[in-house]
Amino acid sequence: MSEVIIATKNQGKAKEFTRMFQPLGFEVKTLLDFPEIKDVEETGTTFEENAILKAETIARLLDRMVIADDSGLAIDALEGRPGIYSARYAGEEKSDEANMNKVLEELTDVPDNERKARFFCALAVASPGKETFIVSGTCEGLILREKRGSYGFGYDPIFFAIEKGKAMAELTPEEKAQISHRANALRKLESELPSLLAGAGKK
Ligand SMILES: O=P(O)(O)OP(=O)(O)OP(=O)(O)OC[C@H]1O[C@@H](n2cnc3c(O)ncnc32)[C@H](O)[C@@H]1O
Ligand SMILES: [Mg+2]
Repeated sequence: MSEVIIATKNQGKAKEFTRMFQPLGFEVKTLLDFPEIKDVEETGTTFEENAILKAETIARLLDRMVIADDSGLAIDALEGRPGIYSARYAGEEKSDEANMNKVLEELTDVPDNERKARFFCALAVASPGKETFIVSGTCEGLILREKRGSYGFGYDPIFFAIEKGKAMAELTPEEKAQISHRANALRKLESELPSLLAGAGKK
């Protein structure tokens, strides 16, 4: 089976990519398999810039094709926050619980019809000596008033996925993969994968 490297240290993303790439015939490795590699500093001002930064840095380091995901939650009533700061919204320790609590608190007085939000995912594919390829996907929702469900990761328990009529964390991995920002981005990449992967294997 061909191997694809995803430049992430996020366990939740790693699991989703593993499931999504399996049917395409790829085995996924992530930076969790390379503990010696340090976090890439996310200094970009957009999801796309940060995805490119992560993919290109790790592709150069490993000298092979790498895919990176930069993603997050944009809430209308908070003018798009937490946005690119989603992972660290409540502090550097990157706590999902603390991040969700901060959002719920900030939205306490926001009425039901003003709680629109969307997940965004930028995927960058970088290979040494080749032009980086970038796609993105979104998923529309509403911010709930309390946490629901136990699947997924990050903000999933407070995100009501409109397409499914359930909290994202109430969806099984298969159901989330039908509608998520990450799956929507990956679908745009699928047709390009064979050519991007040509000659991208381990040297
Ligand atoms: O940079 P890497 O190593 O990939 O891991 P990270 O967790 O720091 O990843 P990001 O910088 O892309 O930040 C993404 C954050 O956005 C949130 N997020 C992204 N996708 C999500 C999803 O599918 N469900 C819930 N929350 C999500 C969650 O808080 C993530 O930590
Ligand atoms: Mg990050």
